[in-house]
Amino acid sequence: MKKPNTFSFFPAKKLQGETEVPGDKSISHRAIIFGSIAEGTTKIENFLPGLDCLSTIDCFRRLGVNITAKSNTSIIVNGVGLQGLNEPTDILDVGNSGTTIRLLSGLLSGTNFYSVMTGDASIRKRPMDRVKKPLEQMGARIHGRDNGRLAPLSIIGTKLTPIHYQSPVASAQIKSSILLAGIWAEGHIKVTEPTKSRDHTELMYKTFGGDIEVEGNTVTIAGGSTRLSAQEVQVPGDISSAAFLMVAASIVPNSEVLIKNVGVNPTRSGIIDALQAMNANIKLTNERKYGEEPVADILVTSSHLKGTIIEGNLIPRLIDEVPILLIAAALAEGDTIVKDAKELRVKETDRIQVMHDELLKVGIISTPKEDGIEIAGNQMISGGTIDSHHDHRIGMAFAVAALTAKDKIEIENYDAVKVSFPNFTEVMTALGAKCE
Ligand SMILES: O=C(O)C1=C[C@@H](OP(=O)(O)O)[C@@H](O)[C@H](O)C1
Ligand SMILES: C=C(OP(=O)(O)O)C(=O)O
Repeated sequence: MKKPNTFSFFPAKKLQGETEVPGDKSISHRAIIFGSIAEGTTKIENFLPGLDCLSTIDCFRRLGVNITAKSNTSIIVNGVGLQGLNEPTDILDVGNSGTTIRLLSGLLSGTNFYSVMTGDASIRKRPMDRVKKPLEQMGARIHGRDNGRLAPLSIIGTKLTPIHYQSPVASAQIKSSILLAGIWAEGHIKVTEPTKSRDHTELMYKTFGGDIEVEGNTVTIAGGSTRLSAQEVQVPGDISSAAFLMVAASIVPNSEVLIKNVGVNPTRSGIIDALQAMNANIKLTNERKYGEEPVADILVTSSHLKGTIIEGNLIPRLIDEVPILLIAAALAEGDTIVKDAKELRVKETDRIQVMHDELLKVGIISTPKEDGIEIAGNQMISGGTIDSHHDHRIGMAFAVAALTAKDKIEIENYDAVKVSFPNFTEVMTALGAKCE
């Protein structure tokens, strides 16, 4: 009998066809946030109906914003303006979404009301001091468990002052949290990062009429009297979701897959660079822009992959794609080394340890390091049973691994895929994958 919330993927002969992936998760969150604090009616098309983005919608509804859905991907946000947010009558539940809790921490710090945020078991283990610390330098009043390090977080809104924050990590969540707090503060707010993280907040702030300057790794906004105006946002396909299909089409022989309308913002497209360095056949066509965001169609055909080193500035450009890259690496010729990626330890799971443990269950040997992982190539993936540990990217990585395995791979806690790629099963099946 099939165990509940368990799903199996089988070895595949080829993957073929044209497909699309759901809207970008980072951009969908930001469209709800900026739509809510702008004045007027924002229309969002190709919104990601993943659980994380639905949590962001739920939080803003509780803050008094009227958000309606024409369909699950077409959303109308009736913006209330920055001053129009209301004190929520209950706790805001961010579910599994680190982006929601960290970005909202910044925004809620500058209000004139009290709010409390919490989330699932994974969220309540992830570090929140990385945003609490800079926000407190701006005057924010934030409390949480373990001396403020862990959610639930309670925030007493207050008047904020500008800072120039030198972030110790390249994190778009830290940067965006400070910038969203900065909108309230009178003066210039600056964030400098060691290397540039994804810049969707900066691009969307500009689109909504915000005053922003970017010079190298430093972003400056002028806060205080900012008024943002409603926009029509077309969300590009999520490159982090497309990554599973890119690796799948690369490793399954005789495959040819065209993924249409994918966001290829250079701060996110490290997966393409890494796979190309591994000898993948990837071509970008039909390059254009949705607003400020670059978009392209991505054609992937099977190839003989080789190992590579993934490090330095490349890491923030593909941080969420490391689990799926490890599947490609296990099958490639030669060793692959991932380093400078300590951030992987504080995602939905410790993605270094969990990948190491789960890879072993399907016969793949890897060596976890404090800041990365090493994996020898030319390994055979056996069948087996793995646990996603409720981490969407782990679950999908092993679904792709099964396509070239000796036998089926059973994935426990498969439901996690709904966090970022709710129709993953349907998209894979349409390309020729078999699952049950
Ligand atoms: O800002 C965002 O939308 C995100 C930033 C990244 O996290 P960090 O800021 O913690 O690197 C990424 O891992 C996450 O999936 C989404
Ligand atoms: C790390 C992720 O998201 P978040 O931090 O928003 O939970 C992710 O989607 O891989």
